Amino acid sequence: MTMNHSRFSPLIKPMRDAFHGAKILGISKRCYTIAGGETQPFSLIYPRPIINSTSMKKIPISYEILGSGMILLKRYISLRDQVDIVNLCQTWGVGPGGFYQPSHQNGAKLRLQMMCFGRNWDPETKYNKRLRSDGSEPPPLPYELISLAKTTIQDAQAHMDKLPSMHPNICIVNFYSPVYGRLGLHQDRSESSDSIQRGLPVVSVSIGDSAEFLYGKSRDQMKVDSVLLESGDVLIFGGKSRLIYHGVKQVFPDTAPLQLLQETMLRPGRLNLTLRQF
Ligand SMILES: O=C(O)CCC(=O)C(=O)O
Ligand SMILES: [Fe+2]
Repeated sequence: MTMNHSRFSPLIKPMRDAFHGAKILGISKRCYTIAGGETQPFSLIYPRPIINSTSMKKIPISYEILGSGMILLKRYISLRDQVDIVNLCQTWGVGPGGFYQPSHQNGAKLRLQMMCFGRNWDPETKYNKRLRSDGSEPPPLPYELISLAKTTIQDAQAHMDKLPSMHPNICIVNFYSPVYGRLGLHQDRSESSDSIQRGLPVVSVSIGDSAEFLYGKSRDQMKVDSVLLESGDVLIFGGKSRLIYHGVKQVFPDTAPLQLLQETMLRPGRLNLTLRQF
């Protein structure tokens, strides 16, 4: 198999590239890059950070507490920020270290496309291999996403106790096609034992088509709860819920906001980013 076969075709339809001069010149990646921390590279223009405009305007956040340390912030990410996040993932996702379809240890393919920021994770080697099997390295975690996760946690902490703060340094990005895409029940437990023991939250951002998300204290399908995750929603699970079993049962076609599709040319499906502290 050549590398082209395993490469994810762009999230955004190719004709959009005609309008992305910076990307074609190969400079847009440098504008987004942060080297291992929070120092930004020199830029002639001020980068517009991804910050949640809802919280800036102090419009009350609509939220649902799903358990101890588990909260769903509804429609939290503005459409403009959703567009920026899609473009960010598109920029990095089509290059080396970008989207691919990983396999389980038994060879079965996961029903999603994945890429990682900050540190490589795959179902076989977890976080243990610096390079992917195709030799690529994960791109650095963009500072816009670090800042987004931190602001989100602060907003969530205003509504619930027992949610620790965290400094994200890794992110797994999944893309699910409608109908076919799914993710079986699992725990996110490959991060460092320190991160897990302290219950440092996972911040999960959903963009595009809506999904039925399952969560529960055991892997038993009969005992899990279900919640709808829509475009712009942020789900946080930390504290006592850090090791909750969770998965994506189904992605509903044609449920993404029309304006998001018009502004990004996002292909049908659902983009999910889970920010974590290793
Ligand atoms: O897509 C989602 O909502 C969940 C993703 C997830 O659980 C993971 O990447 O570990
Ligand atoms: Fe997960």
